[in-house]
Amino acid sequence: MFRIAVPNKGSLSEPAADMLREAGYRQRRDARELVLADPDNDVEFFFLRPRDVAVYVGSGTVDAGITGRDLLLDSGAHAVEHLPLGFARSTFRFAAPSGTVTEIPQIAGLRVATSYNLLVENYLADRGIAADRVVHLDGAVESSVRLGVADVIADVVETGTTLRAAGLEVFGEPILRSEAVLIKCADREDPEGLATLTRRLQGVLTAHEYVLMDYDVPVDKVDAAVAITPGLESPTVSPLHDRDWAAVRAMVPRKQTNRVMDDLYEVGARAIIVTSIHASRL
Ligand SMILES: Nc1ncnc2c1ncn2[C@@H]1O[C@H](COP(=O)(O)OP(=O)(O)OP(=O)(O)O)[C@@H](O)[C@H]1O
Ligand SMILES: O=P(O)(O)OC[C@H]1O[C@H](OP(=O)(O)OP(=O)(O)O)[C@H](O)[C@@H]1O
Ligand SMILES: [Mg+2]
Repeated sequence: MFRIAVPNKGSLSEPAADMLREAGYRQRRDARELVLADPDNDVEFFFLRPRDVAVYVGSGTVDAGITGRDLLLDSGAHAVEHLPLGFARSTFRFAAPSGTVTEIPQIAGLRVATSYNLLVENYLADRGIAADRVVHLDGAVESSVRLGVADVIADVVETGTTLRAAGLEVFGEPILRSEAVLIKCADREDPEGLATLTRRLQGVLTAHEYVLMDYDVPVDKVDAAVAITPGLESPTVSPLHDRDWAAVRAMVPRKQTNRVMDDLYEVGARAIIVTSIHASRL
């Protein structure tokens, strides 16, 4: 059975379970379940602490896992990113009380609090910046400056609400842009079953990212319309009963839906209909 490690709590847990469910896998009903077999798909899920997922995958005891890019890099585990999954997007950034520290080199000699020590230590070492020390905290890192254990912090920032509430301000470029990722062992041949899991997850991503667009267009305008909706490979063009018109079907990036409909209308397309994609396999 193909073994997949899934975060059991935190920001990654629910969206990961939702995505796997949408990809046709069984998911647990009770948040205390640690293991779940899905014999129909020949896979087994292990619900593990988000930080531990990369450790298990790196050791080769499970075949693949879902974790955050930041957690993967901080783990130092022998695991690599296989497929970005598009949820739990965040940046990992330095921050300090407003106006105190404004550039990354100024961290030299200061105390940095973080839950991601390895990530921060590697980043500073790569730039030859010697902090006084990197203080490890498990969470609520934003409070560390006010409470006097650090001068700056390095933490996950999404909306910036938590930072602002603590009177902190980001400085310097982001250390990392993170999102949930599917990971595998670094130096093992791809295990049997990884290709299927990957295709299924890609199918879910595609279903979210694209819509299906159908429209009718005068035959002499087909080329102009198809240039607006080139589809993934090539759009389907079918004849209509009225020989002067054709029907076109193509996949369109969801975010561009309205602009594309405007452009199509402009070249003469009519009866433009958009439908969501329930599932896909490219
Ligand atoms: N507010 C957020 N927005 C987006 N991603 C986040 C957010 N907070 C944490 N993450 C991401 O979630 C992962 C961290 O997992 P973790 O289990 O620590 O989540 P958490 O929400 O911080 O849970 P916990 O309750 O254990 O603190 C990282 O990949 C991180 O980038
Ligand atoms: O920029 P924001 O939208 O405010 O989100 C970022 C915050 O979310 C996470 O905290 P979490 O709630 O997981 O608490 P933690 O510090 O205990 O991990 C993260 O560690 C940041 O503190
Ligand atoms: Mg957290």
